[in-house]
Amino acid sequence: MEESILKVERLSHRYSVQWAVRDISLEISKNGIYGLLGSNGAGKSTMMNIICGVLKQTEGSVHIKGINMRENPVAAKRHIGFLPQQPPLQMDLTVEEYLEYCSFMRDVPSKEVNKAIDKALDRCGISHFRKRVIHNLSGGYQQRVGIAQAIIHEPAIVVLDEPTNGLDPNQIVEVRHLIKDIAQDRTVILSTHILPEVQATCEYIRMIEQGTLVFSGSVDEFDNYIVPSTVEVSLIARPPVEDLRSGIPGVLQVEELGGTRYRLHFADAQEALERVAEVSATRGWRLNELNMEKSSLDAIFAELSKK
Ligand SMILES: Nc1ncnc2c1ncn2[C@@H]1O[C@H](COP(=O)(O)OP(=O)(O)OP(=O)(O)O)[C@@H](O)[C@H]1O
Repeated sequence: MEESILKVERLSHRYSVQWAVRDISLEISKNGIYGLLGSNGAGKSTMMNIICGVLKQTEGSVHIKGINMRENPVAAKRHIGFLPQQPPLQMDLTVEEYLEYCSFMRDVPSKEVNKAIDKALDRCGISHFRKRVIHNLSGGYQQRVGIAQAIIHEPAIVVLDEPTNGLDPNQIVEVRHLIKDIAQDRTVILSTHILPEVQATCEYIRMIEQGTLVFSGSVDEFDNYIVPSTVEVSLIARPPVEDLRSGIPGVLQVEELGGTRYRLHFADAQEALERVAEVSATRGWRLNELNMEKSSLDAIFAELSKK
């Protein structure tokens, strides 16, 4: 039987009167990148803080490699690295000084500190910046330092809260590469409210909304829920709405969006773009613009709630 890396049982958390997390159970027993997906306020940070032992839950339990986080936090935390939403960087230290401090905080044996720092710097591609004061690094490199501190003690699990937040597109791509690299020999849990972030980086998804777990499965399984079902089209010729509904195979409903723009609802949007383009051409509707609309997290949540 595979050893459980993370086991969360019946976890609930309440801030004064409001429940932020309600009765969540989940288990991870295979390495990989797990996306914790949910809208703003869904309860992701609360979950991550509890898993990392930064916040004490109201009810339920968290086990890291079989160790109860509440009963034995020091031992459990040896197996976990955490990069919170606000990276805990000491801006006036050099990268090396900061990682030395983190090694101390993480109980890395003193004779292994230099090796641990070299390894984390190398892994995160920042060896050449070891003498640089953190304040003088770009956002993307500061995030790399944040990831280096999360892996300095070689934990089995690394938890990253919104790791690409505030980075420019190039930095986002680089940080995603780095996350995939560090996940080769450990479990990474990454929280985000951005669906494409999960699709680009993760293999598995756990989705929470309003404090409860609404989906648990692979990214491929999740994609079955987000097959887009609407197409936005702009036609120069202004055909009657009824012609759009009856003329294009599979259209259930047509919404008029103003001017010559329409939203077409399909039961199954597979090949919808091709169908709209083909019919527009044969009927002389003069296609101006055509877009497949992606489901929002809210729409996916509504869909999942029906299951
Ligand atoms: N310290 C706190 N005191 C009171 N309520 C809080 C506190 N922290 C979070 N909450 C509330 O708990 C709920 C869950 O918040 P949480 O930060 O865990 O969500 P999230 O999914 O991480 O959202 P975001 O993506 O915006 O960070 C929200 O309604 C939030 O307002």
